[in-house]
Amino acid sequence: MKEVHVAVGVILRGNQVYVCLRPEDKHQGGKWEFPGGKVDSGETVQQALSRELSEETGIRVNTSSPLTEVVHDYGDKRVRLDVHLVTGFDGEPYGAEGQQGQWWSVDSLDPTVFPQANKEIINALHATL
Ligand SMILES: Nc1nc2c([nH]c(=O)n2[C@@H]2O[C@H](COP(=O)(O)OP(=O)(O)OP(=O)(O)O)[C@@H](O)[C@H]2O)c(=O)[nH]1
Ligand SMILES: [Mg+2]
Repeated sequence: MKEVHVAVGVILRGNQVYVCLRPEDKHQGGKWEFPGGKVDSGETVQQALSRELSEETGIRVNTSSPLTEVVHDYGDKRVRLDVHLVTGFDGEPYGAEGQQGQWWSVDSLDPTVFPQANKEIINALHATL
C-alpha cells in the first residue's frame, strides 16, 4: 500500500497544545488531531507544515523543530506522519476550515480520542517536555 506523507504540527503554548476535530466525512473522522496534511509533490515538509497550518488554523509558523516520525498502517491507509513542534507563530489559531479547535493541556491528552498513530506522538511529547 502506498504511504501517504503527512506534515503534522503540534502547536505548543505554555503547557497547552492546539487540537482540531476531524470532520466526520474524512479518514479517521470524529477523532481529534494535530493540524496538518499531505506533503504535496515538490514541497518540503517545512513548506507543507507552514501551508497546512495556515490553511487549517490561520497561523504563520515562525519556529518549529522535529518531534518524531510515526509510520502507521490503518488497514485502509498507510501514513507517515512527520511531526513538528511549533513553538513560534503569528496569529491566534482557529478552525479556519470550519472545524472545532481547542487548547488542551499536555498532561491531560487522552490518546483514545485521537487516531491510533497519535499515541506515539503524545508519548514523544511527554518525553520531550
Ligand atoms: N493532520 C493530521 N493527520 C493525521 C493525524 N493522525 C493521523 O493518523 N493522521 C492521518 O494523516 C492523514 C492525512 O491527514 P489529512 O487528512 O489532514 O490531510 P489533508 O489535510 O491534506 O486533507 P485532505 O484529505 O483534504 O487532502 C489522514 O489519513 C489522517 O487520518 C494528526 O494528528 N493530524
Ligand atoms: Mg489536514
